[in-house]
Amino acid sequence: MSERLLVLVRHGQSEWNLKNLFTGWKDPDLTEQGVSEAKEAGRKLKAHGLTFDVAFTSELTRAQHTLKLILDELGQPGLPTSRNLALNERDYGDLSGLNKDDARAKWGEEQVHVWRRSYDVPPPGGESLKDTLARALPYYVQEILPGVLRGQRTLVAAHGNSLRALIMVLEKLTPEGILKRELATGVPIIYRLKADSTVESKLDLAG
Ligand SMILES: O=C(O)[C@@H](CO)OP(=O)(O)O
Repeated sequence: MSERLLVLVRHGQSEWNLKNLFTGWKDPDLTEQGVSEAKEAGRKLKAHGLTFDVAFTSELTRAQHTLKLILDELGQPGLPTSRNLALNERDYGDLSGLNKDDARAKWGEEQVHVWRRSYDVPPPGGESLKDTLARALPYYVQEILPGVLRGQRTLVAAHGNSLRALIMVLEKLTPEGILKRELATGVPIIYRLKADSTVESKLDLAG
């Protein structure tokens, strides 16, 4: 029986994560720490005996770089990989490039938290998590999931909010449930799915 393996990993720390800037569709690369986190993610996957048949990532450098470093650690540098903007970070609109603390000072802690973590409140000119889900989910259902269900061991390297959108579906979280869900940089989450595409088991490789 095939194992229906799906691993999700948020990219390692980016230059703009370090500077505390809203990033969205802007395209900074990883910091040195981010490079280390990505390599460590690869080592952890290797230590769990995992290799992959296929990988997916976004159109953004930080996710692609993370994937490359993981695949190098796994000894799978040539793995077939699809890149698609459906997996890009949520578009932060007018907040992109702003400092998160400056934004809190200007609009208040609560409003900024709502923009960052709520399900359906978009930041000015940007995408809500619901909007992000509306483009990430069809891609997952049409391009990623069928392979997983056929037994293709699948690695997805993407972003905090595009992955939160997929996790909301996988883990059947409510809009209240997703509000509290944070994703650490460079920490793989290993899902094994049932034949009906629901989650059989989940293992978070934190620590
Ligand atoms: O700035 C961003 O694009 C994201 C991820 O780094 O930030 P947040 O955690 O605030 O959604």
